[in-house]
Amino acid sequence: MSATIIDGKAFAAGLRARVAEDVRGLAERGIAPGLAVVLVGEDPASQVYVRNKAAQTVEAGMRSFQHRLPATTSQAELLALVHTLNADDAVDGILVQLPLPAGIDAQAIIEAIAPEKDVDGFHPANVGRLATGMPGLVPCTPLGASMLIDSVRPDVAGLEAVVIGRSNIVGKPMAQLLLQRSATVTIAHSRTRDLADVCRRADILVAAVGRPEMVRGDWIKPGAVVVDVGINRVPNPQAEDGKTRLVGDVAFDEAKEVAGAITPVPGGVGPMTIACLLANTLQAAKARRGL
Ligand SMILES: Nc1nc2c(c(=O)[nH]1)N[C@@H](CN(C=O)c1ccc(C(=O)N[C@@H](CCC(=O)O)C(=O)O)cc1)CN2
Ligand SMILES: [Mg+2]
Repeated sequence: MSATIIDGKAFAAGLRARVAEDVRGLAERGIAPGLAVVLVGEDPASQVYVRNKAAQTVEAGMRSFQHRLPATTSQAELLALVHTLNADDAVDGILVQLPLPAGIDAQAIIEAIAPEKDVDGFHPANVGRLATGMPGLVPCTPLGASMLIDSVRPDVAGLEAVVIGRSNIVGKPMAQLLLQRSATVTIAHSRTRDLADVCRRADILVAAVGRPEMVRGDWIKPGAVVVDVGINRVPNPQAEDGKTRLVGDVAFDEAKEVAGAITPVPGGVGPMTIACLLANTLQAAKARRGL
């Protein structure tokens, strides 16, 4: 039987609408949440993401502040901008688009962002809050992925969850979110032995490795929920103009024949990232005002 395809695009649209409704309520009280997005350099994918972030921020009724800096920007200049945004009362959320150009220490930049404005949830204070079960700002991609899991499997207590990938942005926070919901969590990575066997145990399988279609159909337990966080551009032999196509970390056509539910790429977890960014900005705006 073919899996339920989890429509992240539709779920994200619903979440953005709920955020916009809440923002309208704040507007009646004279409050306009503001999100500052900083892009350093000209990475083409990052340019698209930043443009979409700004457009969706405005659509949700919030203020958008964009800062585009040349690739030659020094770490000191970027830190100075972050400090200015930390002190700016109109700014509730600060996001520095990753990856940053070589020569800038991303961790130093993340640590400079005021934790209460860290809508990416990457600051060690927010990482610690998540790890200890305290309220805080949660990284957008795993937060969105967990909402999609909730939509098809609301109770994961006692289930086996395998997260492939141990990045600070996705893998580790994803594992924390699943653990918070009492799943039995394994974090697998490039050094994991017998990865396919480990994956076959998973009732919930999250792939966040950045390797096109690495997870095959026969790695999946029948009926499992499969969440594909990968966004890989690969050559498209069908296109004559040399255009690429987008694939995930999961071989979708094989996996959908085995899984119970699966997120597609595109249109799965990806759209949830920006929707959750808006939700985090709203949360930060309310928290800063004690609401
Ligand atoms: N500071 C941050 N940098 C980066 C993050 C992040 O959360 N914070 N995540 C990614 C990029 N990203 C947002 O920044 C992002 C990735 C993908 C999507 C998305 O909507 N994907 C679509 C396909 C888009 C396409 O065609 O390329 C989908 O999967 O359907 C949105 C945001 C790295 N950097
Ligand atoms: Mg997707």
